[in-house]
Amino acid sequence: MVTNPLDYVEPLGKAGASGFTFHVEASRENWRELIQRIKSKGMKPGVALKPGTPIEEVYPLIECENPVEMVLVMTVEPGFGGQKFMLDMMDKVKTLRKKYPSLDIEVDGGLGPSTIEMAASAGANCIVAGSSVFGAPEPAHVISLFKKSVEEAQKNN
Ligand SMILES: O=C(CO)[C@@H](O)[C@H](O)COP(=O)(O)O
Repeated sequence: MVTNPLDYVEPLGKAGASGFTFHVEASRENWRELIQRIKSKGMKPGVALKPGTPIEEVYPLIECENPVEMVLVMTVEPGFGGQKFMLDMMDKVKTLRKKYPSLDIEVDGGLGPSTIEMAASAGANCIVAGSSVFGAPEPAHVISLFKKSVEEAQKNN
């Protein structure tokens, strides 16, 4: 998380990033400008929210004329890897999936073989994972499991 995301749009665009996700907590005053700038640099805009931030805060960014294309529900406090998955964040994911059936919904923090089903069945379709992949004897196996869980959950919804 950065406190001044606008400062990073230009350099990340130049570096070739395909997406740019900013925290709603850091952009309450300027999210419209941020989305517009991110898109103007050819990147996909996303908004992230911390565990303590109510989901309603991101609705205006999804329902405006020039909306974000992805919402990242943090399932740990931002800061570092290896934290415990916060199951109670799945209510946010379920609420978003019900309200926006085709929205990309990402989860980040504590995702691994023992938590992926909970996230996928709640409606998450983009998975960020650190320790469970990089600490696995076969990282590709864990990534395949994530993909399979998301695909299965999508079939059942
Ligand atoms: O950057 C963050 C948290 O700030 C996350 O991306 C975590 O780093 C994910 O790591 P794991 O929980 O998967 O280890």
